[in-house]
Amino acid sequence: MTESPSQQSDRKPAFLTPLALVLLVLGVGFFSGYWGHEEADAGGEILASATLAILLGGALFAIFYVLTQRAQKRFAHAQAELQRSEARFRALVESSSDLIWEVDADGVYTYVSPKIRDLLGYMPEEVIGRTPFDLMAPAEAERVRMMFNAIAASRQAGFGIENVNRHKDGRVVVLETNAVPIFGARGDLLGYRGMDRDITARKEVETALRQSQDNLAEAQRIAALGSWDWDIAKGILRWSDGIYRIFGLSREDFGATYEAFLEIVHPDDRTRIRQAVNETLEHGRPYVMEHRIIRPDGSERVVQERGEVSRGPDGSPLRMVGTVQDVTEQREAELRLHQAAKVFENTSEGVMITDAEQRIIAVNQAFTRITGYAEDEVIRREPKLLQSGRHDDAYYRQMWDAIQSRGRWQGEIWNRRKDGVDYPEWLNISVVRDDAGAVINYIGVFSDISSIKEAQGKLEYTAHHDALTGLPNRLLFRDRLEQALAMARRNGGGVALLFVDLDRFKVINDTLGHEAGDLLLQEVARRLLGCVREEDTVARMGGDEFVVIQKDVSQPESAALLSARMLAAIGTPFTLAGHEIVTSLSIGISLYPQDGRDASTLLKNADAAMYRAKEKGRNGYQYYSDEMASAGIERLELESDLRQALQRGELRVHYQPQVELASGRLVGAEALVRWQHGSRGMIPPAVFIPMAEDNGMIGAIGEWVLDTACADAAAWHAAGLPALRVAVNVSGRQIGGDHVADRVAAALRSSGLAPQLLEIEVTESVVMQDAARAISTLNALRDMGVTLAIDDFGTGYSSLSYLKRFPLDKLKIDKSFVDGMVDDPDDAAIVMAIIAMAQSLRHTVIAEGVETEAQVARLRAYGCDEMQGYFVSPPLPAEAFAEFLRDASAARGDGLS
Ligand SMILES: Nc1nc2c(ncn2[C@@H]2O[C@@H]3COP(=O)(O)O[C@H]4[C@@H](O)[C@H](n5cnc6c(=O)[nH]c(N)nc65)O[C@@H]4COP(=O)(O)O[C@H]3[C@H]2O)c(=O)[nH]1
Repeated sequence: MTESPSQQSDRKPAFLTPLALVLLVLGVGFFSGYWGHEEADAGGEILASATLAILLGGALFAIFYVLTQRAQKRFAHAQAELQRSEARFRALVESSSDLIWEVDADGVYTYVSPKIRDLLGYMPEEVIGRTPFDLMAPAEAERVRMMFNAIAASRQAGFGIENVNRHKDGRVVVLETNAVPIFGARGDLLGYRGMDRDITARKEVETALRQSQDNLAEAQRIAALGSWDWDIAKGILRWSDGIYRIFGLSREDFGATYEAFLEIVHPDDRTRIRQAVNETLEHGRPYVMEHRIIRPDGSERVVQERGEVSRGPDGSPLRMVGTVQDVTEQREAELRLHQAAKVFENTSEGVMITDAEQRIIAVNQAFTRITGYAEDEVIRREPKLLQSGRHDDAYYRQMWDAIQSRGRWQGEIWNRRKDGVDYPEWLNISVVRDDAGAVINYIGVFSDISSIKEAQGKLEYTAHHDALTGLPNRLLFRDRLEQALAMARRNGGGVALLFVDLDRFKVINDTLGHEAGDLLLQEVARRLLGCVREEDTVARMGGDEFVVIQKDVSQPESAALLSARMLAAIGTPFTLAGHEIVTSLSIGISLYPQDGRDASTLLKNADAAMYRAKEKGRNGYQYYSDEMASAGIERLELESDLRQALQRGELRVHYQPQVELASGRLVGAEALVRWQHGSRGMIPPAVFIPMAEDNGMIGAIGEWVLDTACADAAAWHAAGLPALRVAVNVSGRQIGGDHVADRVAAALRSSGLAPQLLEIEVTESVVMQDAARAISTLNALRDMGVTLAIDDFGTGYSSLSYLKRFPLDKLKIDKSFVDGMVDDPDDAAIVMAIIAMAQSLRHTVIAEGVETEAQVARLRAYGCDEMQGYFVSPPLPAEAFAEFLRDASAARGDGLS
């Protein structure tokens, strides 16, 4: 226990009081002794004086003592009072929740209350001698020190200085400091006194509040949300930053009022809003509505608005609060989603969506339509259930490789429907990944391509087959030939290529019509197919041309045998639309490897051989030989030249006199066309007429000959020469056409030639091809007054009964019989029979190709009417013939008509 200051002061009189009493007794003693011995001697006087002095001294001492005692008591009291006061203040300071401190001018703590322990974790003695700045981060210390300097400079107290300190345990402690500068008597700064208050918790709350406000604002911004508060009584409308942002307005330029707000609302939506707000004000029900706004920049947005009202005690509305949220993107996304959903449901393509584990999570109606599986039958299952088994593992591996590496795959795939039927589909698989690149979904979009495939198949077939006969066409033939050659090259075998042309097809086609022509080609195709082995190919190259690829030909004779089979098959008459048709083939054969090692050469050579077969009289086959190659080329050139011959004026008409056998009179002339080729000289009609029949030029050539002959005959007559009948050949193709009678009429008209002076010659076979049509054409000509002759008589298959039906005037005995009739009894018999038949039908009969006197004699003997041939004259150019006519007329001295 320590003593209090008052206790210490009370102890002093303990030794002073007895001393004062001793002095007092001594003083009284001396004084009384003096006074009892007045006449004492000097010594007594001295003693008296001494006693007095002692008494006085004692009195003084007593007085002093008393005074001292009093002063001491007062001091002790004051001291005790001071000590009590100090203790009180100390207790106050030390019990204060604030930290009280004192620092010198350099900021060094001279005093610090124990509160520092609570605030900063230090004991006062730990910081005495240090500065408060030592407990701060350097920058903070610098800042706070400057504030203290400012306080000193202002000589004013500083309040609310916030400073951040570091607690002994490392925590941050924010203090609020009030500080007073202390100055000395001379005004010099002695230090500062002040107090710190811990505001860490407050600051944290403030920071948290600010943070939450910021968060709210941020959340509003992110959510495109704003809030408003309408003080109805005061008419003040407060908008959050979010609303300004949504409305595209700035707080500075826009005073928020309800009316101003309505201005921003789309005009068409204003009434709705007014109604909603009024209803809420009236009935208190919160409202939620969507409306459009038009921002100052003209852009239109969709917002969702909510409002609630609060009322005063009397029930009157005081305040409305609400939110505005920009839902434009949301609505657009919803619209897009809606559209996507519509597309998803209504697209004709099947759609299948799986999760990352390839389990189906959604399919559309088209999926069900195509696969036959309902949605609930496939959900959570794997697309594998659609596999057809037509593709191997490698196929699916390649598919998944593509999906993983490129994110998509598309291709054709066979899947199986629920009913077990396989179908081809065009499938497009794509991957959907999240932002981190992880697979979320696989989307498969597919369409059933069965019908496309079918059409493709048909197209493929059509592209490779002849529509009429169903035989492989040129394209497929080419392919097959290449294959056959490749195999022959490998195996060392041979291949025969047979180029087959149907003789006189064009004539048949023109005379019987295209339908009959088509039937004929179909039947020919069927018969040709019947002649070959399975592994051989019969193809149609177009028109009446066929080719046969005969494989594994070890002997060239195999091709001849096949040709013979085909000739026999086609040689059997065809019955088409009630007509019996006889036709034949011309076959050209080329052999691999001897006649060519590639497809083109073999084909070209077979074609050349076929032409040779035709030249040799048709109905036969011909192997290729080297000479044919040049002939083939020549033929092609000639054909091309023929197309220009008419325009170039290279055609001529020569006339061959026809003489009455009995009288030797010149009765007519046959017009025979000639082609005076620019470089090749005279080309015989036997060469170019079949060519013209093939390429369709015969019509134009025939017309030209007809016109020229009529014109020449008319000109001779006009020139004063005797009138003379001119015979013009008309090709089968012309007769087949509809316009022969018209053409003849036109030629007569333009030349002015009398119809009786024109004779039309048609060959027997042509007439026989389509008798009905020939009859009607011939009748028409006959009606015009034109004479009709049948050429090459005896070479066809005419029967007398047939012949009777034709309106003919003349039969022309073919040169081949005339040639042989002198030596060959058969020919002579035929000539006689023809003459007899003509006479019985009352037709004139003329023999052609008469060269010798013996023939003339025979013909005259048999009763033949007329003749023509080198014996009389070869065909002559027009001028020469006119001369011949003039001479003949002069010799006879009479007319010939
Ligand atoms: N060896 C020999 N031959 C004789 C004799 N007398 C006449 N010839 C030839 O015999 C052919 C008779 O004509 P075709 O039988 O109507 O046979 C004609 C005819 O079918 C056809 N032709 C000629 N000109 C025309 C024409 O303008 N139009 C049509 N469609 N065919 C024509 O060409 C065929 C051949 O005509 P060409 O070469 O002019 O040959 C002519 C003629 O020059 C003879 O005594 N001995």
